[in-house]
Amino acid sequence: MKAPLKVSCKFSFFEISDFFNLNVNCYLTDSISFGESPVSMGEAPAFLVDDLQKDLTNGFHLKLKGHETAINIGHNKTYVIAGMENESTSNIEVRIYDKYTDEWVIPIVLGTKPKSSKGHTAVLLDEDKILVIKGNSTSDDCFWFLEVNTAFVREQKKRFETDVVAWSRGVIGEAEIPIVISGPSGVGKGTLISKLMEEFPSMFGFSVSHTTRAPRSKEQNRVHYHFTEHSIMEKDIKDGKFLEFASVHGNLYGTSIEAVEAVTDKGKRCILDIDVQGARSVRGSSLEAIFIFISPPSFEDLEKRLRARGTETEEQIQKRLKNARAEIEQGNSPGHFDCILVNDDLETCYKNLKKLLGLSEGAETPHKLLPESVEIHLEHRVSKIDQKILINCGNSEENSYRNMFLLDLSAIKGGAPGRTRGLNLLTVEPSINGTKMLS
Ligand SMILES: Nc1ncnc2c1ncn2[C@@H]1O[C@H](COP(=O)(O)OP(=O)(O)OP(=O)(O)O)[C@@H](O)[C@H]1O
Ligand SMILES: Nc1nc2c(ncn2[C@@H]2O[C@H](COP(=O)(O)O)[C@@H](O)[C@H]2O)c(=O)[nH]1
Repeated sequence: MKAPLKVSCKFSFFEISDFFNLNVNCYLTDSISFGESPVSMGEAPAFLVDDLQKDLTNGFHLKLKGHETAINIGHNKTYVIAGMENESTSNIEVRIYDKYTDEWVIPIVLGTKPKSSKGHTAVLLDEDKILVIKGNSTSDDCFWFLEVNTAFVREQKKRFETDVVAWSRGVIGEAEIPIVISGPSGVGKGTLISKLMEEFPSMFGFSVSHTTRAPRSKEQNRVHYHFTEHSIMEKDIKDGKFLEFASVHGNLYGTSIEAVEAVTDKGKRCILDIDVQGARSVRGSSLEAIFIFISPPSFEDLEKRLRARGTETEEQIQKRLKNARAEIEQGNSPGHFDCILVNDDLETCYKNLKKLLGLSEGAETPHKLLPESVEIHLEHRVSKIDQKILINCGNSEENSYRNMFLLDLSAIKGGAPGRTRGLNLLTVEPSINGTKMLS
């Protein structure tokens, strides 16, 4: 039996053709709003539902003190997105109502959940993700994507054999693709990366890996590595927090999704120093990157460097040298790396690395400024045309062109388990002759 939803339909069309010179009407997509004290978040949602939970026959009760939106996907599923009143401590929660089975499902939620705000709007995109716009928030925290049927989520549904959704934070602007630097232990990867970061401090950021190996005398936790325990790292891997991981020279090493995203969030290009197995995993992942293999001039030179560094015991050196043979073979075989650099003379190799990355001698190009933050009001209306979302934060008495933004999603990239990047937010402004401009 279906849940007795009390539904009153109320469609509203919002004329925006004069803003874009487009002869179309635009309306809020399949959005339902209900809850104890529904927050008016839009001019008019497509459906208004009177207290869905009150009439449920299956005993499902969610003590909600806040607001909800709901999105219908396909014929039978309604995704209910609930924000709680206590925004500082609670997260936005998700549950799914299946009309065929008349059951509520609490899905496995992957990714970092957004913190609750006092209200939000929700818009379905491409039938596989929901854009959630948090009210009372700034542009670094207001756009979230709830992925419900993307390739990543489909894969996770198979893995968990149940309903899965995944959150991905939307980030305005593009980031340059990360650089993966790989090569045998002792070849000079760390030395080259340090030189690059020293010369171009505002352009590059280092992805701080996790490892179960013990710190060396000068290594600092969270700077060189996140030093951790085997059991903790295994759990984090199971929870999907890692982009890649590998057992290297008898210890576990891995790149967390957060390590890469944290660098990119600062507007910097991320550099990963990982072994060949890790590089191959990243190549097979959704992360677009450039892959560089650093090769030693000879095996003898590699051994000399490893011994001269003096950080490993003889047993560890033997293990690393043994692994180096296989890594050099794989690194030099086609298909794994975009470029191979031989680190014979350090300065020559560094010069070649800079050339490869399009960096001119000594000239640090100022890194891209992060976009200015804009504020999305609690009361806002959203309208959708294709991949563009018009967000109107002004009230009807105000000059309606003020506080109006156009969110362009046509170039978005990435997504769960990482951030969704490439959002473009434009301010809609009136011009002198009355036509509207975007900036
Ligand atoms: N071109 C070079 N010629 C001679 N010595 C070098 C050269 N490049 C690096 N070295 C030295 O080799 C040693 C190993 O370098 P480094 O620690 O950067 O290697 P690595 O590839 O990062 O190793 P690991 O993978 O174990 O972290 C260091 O003592 C470094 O100073
Ligand atoms: N697959 C990964 N390999 C990693 C990662 N971080 C470092 N490494 C590689 O491990 C070896 C040994 O490093 P060391 O610091 O103990 O000398 C070296 O080849 C690194 O490139 C990682 O996150 N994933």
